Amino acid sequence: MKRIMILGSTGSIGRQALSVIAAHEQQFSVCAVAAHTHWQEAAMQIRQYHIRFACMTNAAAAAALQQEMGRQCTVFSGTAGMLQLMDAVQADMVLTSLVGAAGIEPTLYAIQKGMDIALANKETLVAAGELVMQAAKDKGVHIVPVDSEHGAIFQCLQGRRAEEVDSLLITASGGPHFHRPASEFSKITVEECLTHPTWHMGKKITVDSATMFNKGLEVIEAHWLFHLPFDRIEVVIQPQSIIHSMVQFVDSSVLAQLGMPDMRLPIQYAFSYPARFPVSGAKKISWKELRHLDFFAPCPEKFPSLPLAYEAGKAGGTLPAVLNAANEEAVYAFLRKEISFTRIFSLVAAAVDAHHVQPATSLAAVREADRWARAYVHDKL
Ligand SMILES: NC(=O)C1=CN([C@@H]2O[C@H](COP(=O)(O)OP(=O)(O)OC[C@H]3O[C@@H](n4cnc5c(N)ncnc54)[C@H](OP(=O)(O)O)[C@@H]3O)[C@@H](O)[C@H]2O)C=CC1
Ligand SMILES: CC(=O)[C@@H](O)[C@H](O)COP(=O)(O)O
Ligand SMILES: [Mn+2]
Repeated sequence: MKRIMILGSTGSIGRQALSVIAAHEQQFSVCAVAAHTHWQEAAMQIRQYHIRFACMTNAAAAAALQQEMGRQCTVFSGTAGMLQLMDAVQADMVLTSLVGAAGIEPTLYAIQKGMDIALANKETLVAAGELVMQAAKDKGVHIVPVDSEHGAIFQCLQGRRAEEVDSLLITASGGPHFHRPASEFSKITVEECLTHPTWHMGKKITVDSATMFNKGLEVIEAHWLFHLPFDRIEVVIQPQSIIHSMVQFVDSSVLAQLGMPDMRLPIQYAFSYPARFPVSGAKKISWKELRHLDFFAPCPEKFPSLPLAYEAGKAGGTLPAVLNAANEEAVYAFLRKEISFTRIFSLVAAAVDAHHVQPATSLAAVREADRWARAYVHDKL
């Protein structure tokens, strides 16, 4: 029985993870949950899964949840509460499915505690990749990717040696605006961004897909997870989201992982690896209906997010943390309808240009870069 702690249990990934656990109760159990504000949903999860420890990072939500649960469940509060949760409960694996750089400290703490990580929270690896990978190495902790592209690459690499790998081909849907002319980009609305062509996800990542910053973040995530330089990581548009990513080997052959877009597959594989179990109700690819798969090259003029992410990734140090934090702030300003779609690109580019890069070898340096970038973007709003 693998005991799993879920950070971000009330979100898109967190809820799907709970459904995976419920479908395989002989193999998996949930030992603790953490969320931010949605305490009523957390209360339902606690009752359904008989959970005895939880955390709400919003203090009012934590107080409300504790009041609701009484002695049935101990509820920790605040960002520090997530660390207290990990002092109280030793899980076999922690699913990091909270959104944003708020994931950095709990991920590092889980690693310090020797708990394996199922990593959905890509922002943590973008901002603090060097720290996280070094800590995991020092502690002998496994980081198993949940992000669909990285889960695909992880599967393609099974049994292969590093020297056999030529490059990684990360697929992208292209998002909802892939076919739209650049001249219309400044008019793109929030509502038009929140309808993703192939996936149902939380709001922040859905906007990231629309700007293609998601793919930029994923390139940096892949660099850290698979130890490859940026000139050996390529992005390929695959609009059907059937090919989840590919690996090209030194003999020029390519392995790909395919499946219908359903996040329960990579979530479950991260839990069950190296075993595979059925995913209940998962749709198989219908080859008769599918008939063809399309591929396109990304357009850096329309989506400057990609060259910006490569620039930040190659420069390294604190620049990826700045790219990530500036993007988070710009996305939430766009969602509040305070800025236009194209301002997301220009705000992130300005922050990346203005930042004086420092080594990202301490948590304090990463947090300072994150703080600086958020303040920089706020000043420009
Ligand atoms: N959704 C998807 O299919 C995919 C998501 N990912 C990545 O997984 C992560 C989660 O995405 P997704 O599930 O879509 O996001 P959601 O917005 O659906 O869920 C976010 C979760 O994080 C919690 N949360 C929000 N802010 C904080 C905070 N400051 N501290 C602690 N917890 C917080 C939320 O709590 P509450 O709701 O209670 O406020 C919620 O449980 C992201 O990093 C995303 O990039 C990667 C691949 C695919
Ligand atoms: C499901 C998943 O892993 C997302 O990161 C997805 O890839 C987003 O779609 P885009 O390819 O449009 O960014
Ligand atoms: Mn992805």
